[in-house]
Amino acid sequence: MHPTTASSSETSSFTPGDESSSTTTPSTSSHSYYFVKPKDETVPTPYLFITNVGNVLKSEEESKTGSELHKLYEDWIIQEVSENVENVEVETVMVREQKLKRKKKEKLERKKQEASSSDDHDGPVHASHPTIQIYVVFGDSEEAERVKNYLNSKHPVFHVSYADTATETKEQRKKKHIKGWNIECTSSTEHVKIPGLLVIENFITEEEEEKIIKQVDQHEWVHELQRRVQHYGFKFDYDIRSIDFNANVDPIPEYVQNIIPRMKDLLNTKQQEKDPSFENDEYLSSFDFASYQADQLTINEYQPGQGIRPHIDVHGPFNDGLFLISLLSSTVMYFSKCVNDEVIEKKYVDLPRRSLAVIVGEARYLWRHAIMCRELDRVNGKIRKRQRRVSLTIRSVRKSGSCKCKWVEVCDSQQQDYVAHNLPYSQQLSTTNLELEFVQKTYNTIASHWDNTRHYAWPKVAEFIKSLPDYSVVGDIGCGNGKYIGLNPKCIWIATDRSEKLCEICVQKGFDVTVSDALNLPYKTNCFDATLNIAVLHHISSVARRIRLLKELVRVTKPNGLILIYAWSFEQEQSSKRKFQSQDVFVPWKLQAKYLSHGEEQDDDNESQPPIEDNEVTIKRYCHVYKQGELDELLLTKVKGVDIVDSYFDTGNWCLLVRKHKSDSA
Ligand SMILES: O=C(O)CCC(=O)C(=O)O
Ligand SMILES: [Fe+2]
Repeated sequence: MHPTTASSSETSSFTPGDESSSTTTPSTSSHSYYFVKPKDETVPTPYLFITNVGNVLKSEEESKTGSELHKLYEDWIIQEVSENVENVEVETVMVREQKLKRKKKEKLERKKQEASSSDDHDGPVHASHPTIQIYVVFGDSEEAERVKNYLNSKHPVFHVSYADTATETKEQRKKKHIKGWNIECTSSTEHVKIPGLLVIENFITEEEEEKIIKQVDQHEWVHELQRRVQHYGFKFDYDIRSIDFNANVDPIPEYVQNIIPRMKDLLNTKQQEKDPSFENDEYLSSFDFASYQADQLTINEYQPGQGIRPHIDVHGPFNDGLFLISLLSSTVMYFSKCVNDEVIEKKYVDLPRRSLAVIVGEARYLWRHAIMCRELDRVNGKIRKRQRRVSLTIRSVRKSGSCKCKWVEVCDSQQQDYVAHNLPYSQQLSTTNLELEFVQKTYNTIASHWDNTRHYAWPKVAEFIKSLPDYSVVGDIGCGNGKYIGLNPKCIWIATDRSEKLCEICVQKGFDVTVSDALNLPYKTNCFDATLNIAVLHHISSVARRIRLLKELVRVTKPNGLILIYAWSFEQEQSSKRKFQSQDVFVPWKLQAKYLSHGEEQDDDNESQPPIEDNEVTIKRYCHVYKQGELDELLLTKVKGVDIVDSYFDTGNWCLLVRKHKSDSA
């Protein structure tokens, strides 16, 4: 701690010891200052501490409630600092009311009376709200010092001090708190060049804004995220970061449909007329605004302190061209360019109220954008308080093919291995290379050997199947070699597996099965009385895809129907030979050479699988093994419309028995 001293005569209406384990700087001149470290450590340092502020705002204070008073002080200090002290970054402001103990309060009252009998503003003056303290947090102590000096010169009746207990440098803190405390210097797009980005001010008139907001507020908000959203045209599913083509949402409302042609005309005209901001930008000058098909609208609402994390709008589901309209208040958008997930460039762009931000080409495909979760922004040197902001994001859904952009390293579409590239996006079966190579291909290779070793039905699964009422329709999703299908012949079985070789084996046993992807089941919604998903989920390689599989299982199950899920557990029984070192593992399968089909015996080009040794080949199977509670949490937090009936450990698996709600409206 480095307490600083300055001048101001002391009449303590605030006792420093009240607040914490604080140190009091001895009085070195006619004024003394308190050095206070807040008890709860919630105030990051260096910070400035002010008390006795009540005198200044007295006239405005009278009719205010507690929170209004806080706001009043907060606004006041921000204005004081930003208008009068150059080049300081206020990171945050905290206003606190100290609840004084009775004894101290009495002492305070006594002192107050004494002071009021002495002369007025020559000496120290008691605050009308002596229990109010303001903490202002700065990037470094030099800034805090300058603000302190200014406040002392202008308001000598305050008690002002600053504390610097920071152990990290400003830069280190900035890195760490990039989301939180910092306010970066921000300027408009004129000075901040990001290829393919343009902000057009006053695109929406005040009357239009008022009308739009009225309509927006009449519509239902979705509360899935911290901020509220509305989707039109197509619903965006934030869990799988893709469009949910099955969701029914309203079409783009008229109040936005009316804006779109005007937006396209304006941009097209500016481009044709060789407006300098278009001329000097390879992406803006070549984008085909006239043919842009806007068919998806997301409305976001941000209260002060809310934001959106750095992201690139997914390439697969959406075409080039994002258009953001800011309503009710302005905000600062953070843009970052990354290489291998490391930020190499970042820019802060002001999005003024009623402006249109055009994001095409590099700005759309390569740069991440975000709104930091904070309550203050700094724009062109001035601090601006956030207010409720409603934004309209206009997009165009990719109906066919995949993204062919040149930024392959950040392109979700080109990073995935689509089974069918030429199908519409909604029908593409995106199987990651990992699953394709080390699950699907692996099972095809080991199918016969697998079948010869997999006869034993796990007793609790068998018990569940046998308990089902006669003529129940059972969906066996990931049926493998069909070892459960025969267990209750009085049920009607509909079985499927991703491995065609395992399906062939089922067919040879007389079962009727189809090959399909469990994440994209070829079944109608609400068709099974009971759905089995045994030993499948541990082969799914990403959280998003696990959620998608769970959602698919729920979708195909009838309301009130049951779903039984088994997935391999990280925690294994003491007696088990198997001990997993991590949750994502390649589990070897020792395949006897006699089970290898022709052509697969030795493939020199296939570096992913080791060569044959003697009469055995080791084939890898990708698995994600689940920790206790992991599946439960995934289901409860990410999948709607189900209850967990039972959650247990059985034969090295975490198991869930789930019931779909009676009405599937959830
Ligand atoms: O609020 C905004 O302007 C941006 C919203 C956004 O980035 C998104 O919805 O993807
Ligand atoms: Fe976005």
